[in-house]
Amino acid sequence: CVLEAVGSSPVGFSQLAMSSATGTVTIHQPLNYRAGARVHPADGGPAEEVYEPATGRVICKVLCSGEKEVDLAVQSAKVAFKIWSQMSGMERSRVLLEAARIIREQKEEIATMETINNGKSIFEARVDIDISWQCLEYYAGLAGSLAGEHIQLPGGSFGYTRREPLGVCVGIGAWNYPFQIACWKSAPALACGNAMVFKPSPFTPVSVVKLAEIFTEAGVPKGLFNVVQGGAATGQFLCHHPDVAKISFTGSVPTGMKIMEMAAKGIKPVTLELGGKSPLIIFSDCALENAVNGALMANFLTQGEVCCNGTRVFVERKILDVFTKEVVKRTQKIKIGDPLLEDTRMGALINRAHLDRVQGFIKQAKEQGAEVLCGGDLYVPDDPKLKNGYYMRPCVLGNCTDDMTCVKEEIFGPVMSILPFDTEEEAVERANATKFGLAGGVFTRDIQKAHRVVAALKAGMCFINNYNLSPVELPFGGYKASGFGRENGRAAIEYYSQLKTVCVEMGDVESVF
Ligand SMILES: NC(=O)C1=CN([C@@H]2O[C@H](COP(=O)(O)OP(=O)(O)OC[C@H]3O[C@@H](n4cnc5c(N)ncnc54)[C@H](O)[C@@H]3O)[C@@H](O)[C@H]2O)C=CC1
Ligand SMILES: C[N+](C)(C)CCCC(=O)O
Repeated sequence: CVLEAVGSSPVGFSQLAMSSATGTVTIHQPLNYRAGARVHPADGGPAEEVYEPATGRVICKVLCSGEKEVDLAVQSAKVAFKIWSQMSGMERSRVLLEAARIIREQKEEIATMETINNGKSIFEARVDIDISWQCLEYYAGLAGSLAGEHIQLPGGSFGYTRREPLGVCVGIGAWNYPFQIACWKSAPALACGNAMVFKPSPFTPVSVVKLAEIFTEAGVPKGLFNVVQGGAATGQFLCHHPDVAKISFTGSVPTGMKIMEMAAKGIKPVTLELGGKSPLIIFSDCALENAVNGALMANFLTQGEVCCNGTRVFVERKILDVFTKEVVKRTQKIKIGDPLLEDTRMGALINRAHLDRVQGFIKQAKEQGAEVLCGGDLYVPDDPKLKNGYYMRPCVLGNCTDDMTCVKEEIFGPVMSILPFDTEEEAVERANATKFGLAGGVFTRDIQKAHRVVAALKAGMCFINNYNLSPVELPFGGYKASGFGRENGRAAIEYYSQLKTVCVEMGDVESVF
């Protein structure tokens, strides 16, 4: 059995949604996945405890993969790559569509597992799983039409280009969207004909193994998608492996730098999806209710643990008071608590250390002169089983200035900073005064101003009159220290394939010698 509900009879993954409640699930099956099966790693370091953020309980121990297990996973991917890369795009498309169908069918179980391991509300986890199968569907649709060009040359000669896969790609993920990140990387990779070895964050090792099982069930060759578990050491073995052709990374800026250094040694292409401190600019001519909703969407999804969050909310001074009052009122109404309950909208942060870190930012903000307009304190639910969970009340900070740490650094928690501005020019300049460049947003009814402002924002993902939507058809990725390369949309194909040019002579060779 995959999972065992403590105190009742063992249940399989597919029964999870029906039988599980917060505080009941323990996982016993191996979490490494190689050559089409769950395996215990061939070698490895110590077992790491994995928590349920809602309760602080240990749900399982994950065995970290060592160098040997990483190598076995890469070798297994190489074998599968030989088969998969020879299949036509349409054949690959059918398998990916089947995987998307299975995810849709098992949505409730996967979302439940994601909630238990990550702490986000079940309401949001369901949306994540929807975006995940949509991503597979989207790239299944593209797989059949991946093609090169035919170019005429003098004398009937010609050239053509072939879009070829790279080989074994590595995906390394963060803990905030475990299943979705794995889909955003594997869907374009597999559509292009690559194989993948994926390493999730050691905090959220569980759901991605389910994705591996689904790919196998859908009919990918055994070994096409493997999972290795562990932290930095396992990640390094992957990045240094000579048979790895590409690394796609989602995580923090400091780790992103290390990934790039390691990739440089092997001349491996990288995609880096890193952190952010994105601006959201609210003009006085906006539709106020939409702007308030947008600011909440920009800050409080997944307990604020979202890389593209618009955490610097610039508000035109004329509407500062009315906007702030409304945002605070709405923030105070957010239902915090057991993430598996239907009406919960904010669950628990990922772990104790991260909760402490977010609390530290709020303390420092107060010391630097910011005013806590609401929240920011720990939240202790009434339900006794949740007492050791990692909850806090979402926080709105007023009286902020651009030089404060809470305005400059990525907090990765439910903390919104409100900053007044007077002119468009000033707002754009201050919005861009950051090392990051992942996302940005603007709320206004003036369409020329909206397009002018987003054109001036130095950020890869911009929103007009909404925030934090993620249609898989749209490319996503950063400028500046937020990384490079793109996930989603047609653009991602560029990052998982390479172009071969073939020059064909139809006449005789005229030698110059
Ligand atoms: N731009 C984006 O799409 C996203 C960015 N992030 C960023 O990620 C951060 C939070 O995620 P964390 O998991 O704490 O980031 P992290 O950088 O600590 O870890 C990310 C992943 O890298 C692995 N890793 C750590 N050190 C490594 C090394 N030396 N070599 C290879 N792999 C290594 C980790 O085990 C994990 O799987 C935030 O800063 C956030 O902004 C998070 C989600 C999305
Ligand atoms: C899904 N969305 C847009 C809320 C966040 C995606 C980026 C991330 O992984 O943090």
